Amino acid sequence: MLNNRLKIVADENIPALESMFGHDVLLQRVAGRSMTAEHIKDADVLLVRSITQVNEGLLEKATQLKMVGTATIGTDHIDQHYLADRGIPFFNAPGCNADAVVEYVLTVIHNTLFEKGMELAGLTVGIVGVGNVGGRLYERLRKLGINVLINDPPRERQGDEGFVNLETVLQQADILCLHTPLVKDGERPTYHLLAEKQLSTLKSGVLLINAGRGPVIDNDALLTFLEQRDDLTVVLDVWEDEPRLNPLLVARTQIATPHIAGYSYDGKLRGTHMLRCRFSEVFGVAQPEPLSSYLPQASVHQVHVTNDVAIHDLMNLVYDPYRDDRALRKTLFGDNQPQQFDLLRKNYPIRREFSSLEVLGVTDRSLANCLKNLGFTVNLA
Ligand SMILES: NC(=O)C1=CN([C@@H]2O[C@H](COP(=O)(O)OP(=O)(O)OC[C@H]3O[C@@H](n4cnc5c(N)ncnc54)[C@H](O)[C@@H]3O)[C@@H](O)[C@H]2O)C=CC1
Ligand SMILES: O=C(O)C(=O)[C@H](O)COP(=O)(O)O
Repeated sequence: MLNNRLKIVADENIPALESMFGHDVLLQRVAGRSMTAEHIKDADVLLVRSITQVNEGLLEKATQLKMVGTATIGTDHIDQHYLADRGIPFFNAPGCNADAVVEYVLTVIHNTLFEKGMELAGLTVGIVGVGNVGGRLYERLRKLGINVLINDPPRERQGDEGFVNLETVLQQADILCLHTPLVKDGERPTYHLLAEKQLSTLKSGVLLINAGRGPVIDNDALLTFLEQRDDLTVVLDVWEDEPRLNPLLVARTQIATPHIAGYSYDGKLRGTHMLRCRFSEVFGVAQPEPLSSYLPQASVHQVHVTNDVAIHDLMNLVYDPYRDDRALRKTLFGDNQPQQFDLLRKNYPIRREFSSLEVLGVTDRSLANCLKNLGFTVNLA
């Protein structure tokens, strides 16, 4: 129980704050893109998502701020130096939605290959950025016996092994997945990591997936490249200049989604829960109930299949990327395209992770193992 009610100013799209923080705090919800210094001026805690730039301009009036949290993995919207200078503890939610992103990537890979009449076995997947997301993608693919090339210079410099250079990944990958943070300066910037020169070295027929941050690919260079080469298949969840999209680039993609790769309900609640745990540490109050007590059962939580089930069908039962793709394409040509982009994200339907689906009826052990390795809950018949 807190003696004085702490004031939390929070993005309107962070779910479950009411149930996880209870009535002992005063909660003010604000639209993330419209947050101003005036909103924050008497806040004790600020909780944001990726669309709020947290910097001196936003925080200059917030003299009693004691904690800043972002319910996201990415931190490129936060001026961490400024927070450190002011001694304000800052937390993100590392790994909160990593499984959601991995499952987005696996689902778009399986759907895309199915449409081309191809199989994943025998192809080489390249992963650039092997942290929470890239690392988990690597593990799931390795368990499936897929050849994976990984590139992560910061980890390599720390002494981790098994990495190759970026050039090798670009030249050899049949499927290329980008999972670096957006870093604009320093020794290893990722801004425009894939520009004209790098794109020109990609293998013919490659499937390129960006579910990291838009500016990691030079979007103008990508569009020019796609206008010249039609053998490339591109899946983009993130865009330069979000929420404003270039319809010409969208038109050249196989699957286009509005920065929702990480938007599983599980991942979003995990993000809130992580911040709630940090809040307990900062303010010395009791920890919350475990995450499982806030997560409802999935609306489709069991499915009976036979051994000839198509894996992409099972994936689509949990998450259908073409639903998001269709919704995004409908918004492209209105004056209010950026607002529509934000609305798709704000009103995103509840989507669960593979583990929420129990697959019954499989008798083939290798299929059962494959489904388990992909992340499904499997009960062998
Ligand atoms: N589309 C979406 O909905 C989501 C996007 N993201 C984005 O994905 C990024 C990655 O997420 P996590 O894996 O959780 O982050 P992480 O911080 O765990 O891992 C990032 C990895 O990238 C590596 N890296 C940094 N610079 C690099 C470079 N120049 N070349 C190659 N690797 C480099 C780091 O060493 C680290 O291992 C986030 O920073 C965020 O921007 C994250 C979640 C959801
Ligand atoms: O966690 C991250 O990093 C992400 O990219 C989030 O999924 C983005 O979601 P919003 O914070 O923009 O709602």
